[in-house]
Amino acid sequence: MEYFIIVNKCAGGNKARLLWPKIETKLNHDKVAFHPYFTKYDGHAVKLTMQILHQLNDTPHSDAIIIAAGGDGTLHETLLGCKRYYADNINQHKVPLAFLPIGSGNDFARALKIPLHWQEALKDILACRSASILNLGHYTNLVNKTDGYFTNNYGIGFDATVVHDANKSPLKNNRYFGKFSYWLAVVKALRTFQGFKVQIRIPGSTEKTFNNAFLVTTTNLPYFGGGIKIAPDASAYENQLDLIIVENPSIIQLILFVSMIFLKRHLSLRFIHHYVQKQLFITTNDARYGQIDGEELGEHTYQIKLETASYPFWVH
Ligand SMILES: Nc1ncnc2c1ncn2[C@@H]1O[C@H](COP(=O)(O)OP(=O)(O)OP(=O)(O)O)[C@@H](O)[C@H]1O
Repeated sequence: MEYFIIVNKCAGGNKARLLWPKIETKLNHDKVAFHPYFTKYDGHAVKLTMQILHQLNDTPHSDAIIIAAGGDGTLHETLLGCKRYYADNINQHKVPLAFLPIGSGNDFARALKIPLHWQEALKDILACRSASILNLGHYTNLVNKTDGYFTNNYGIGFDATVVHDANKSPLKNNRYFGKFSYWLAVVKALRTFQGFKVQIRIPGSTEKTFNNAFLVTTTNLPYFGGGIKIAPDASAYENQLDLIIVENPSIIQLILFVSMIFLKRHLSLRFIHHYVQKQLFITTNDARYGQIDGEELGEHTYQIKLETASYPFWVH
């Protein structure tokens, strides 16, 4: 096999910068054919992936694998590069995508049972012999007609506000205190976040309105927010997406919600709504932050269509 590795050295609060030389040494030691490409800015992995796929088209390699080495954001961008390239090259063989988790949250790795230690994860990639088609999420902005994909989740509300506030924190890229920025953002959002109105439309059923939503997360995986099992039965092997809506909880309900998450019983709570669908539509009237795979989308209203998609992944 020949591995084309997209490396985000900033992932994991710059932890990846220290890990990459070890990964490179191991690959050289094992005489693995590999080509590293380093991301230089936010969004660069999309471009690098498209460049790699163009190169592979000029000189076909039937045994090529693209590895995203970083966090969920790097995987997200690498997938986007693949999807954009194949949108213009529909009939070409799709190069499978592998993930080496060296970021912070690594919800994708957790869900797919990819080891969180790089040595074990690399061993699994090198031992893998066939691709598996995984389910993904596809979103369309119905206002400006732009679209994209998510491997993990698309969240509007509380989770996205936390991502936004944590990203602004000066501690964010600190290897030791990075997690602090996240928890500080959680505390701030708990104190200040205001519920919002959301309409959900599922083909074949009547539209539902929630006047005081707190969290509206559509997920392809059980986990979000770095290991929180929000949708315990969600699976990237099933052609469906889980939508979880949490109505603005009181302090007691919040404590109940958090405790029930640990017991995996939170979906039975009265103020939590759960849908499992192939396609759904979400409209919001109030501007709120959004996040896709942990990357922030800014603060605005939403009119989106979410549906399933797929891509070959180099995983067991
Ligand atoms: N050279 C770079 N300089 C600055 N930012 C970069 C660079 N390369 C990539 N990025 C950005 O780094 C961000 C974080 O990457 P990523 O999500 O992979 O790691 P993480 O946040 O540590 O992990 P996770 O998402 O799993 O918590 C992404 O938004 C990506 O676009």
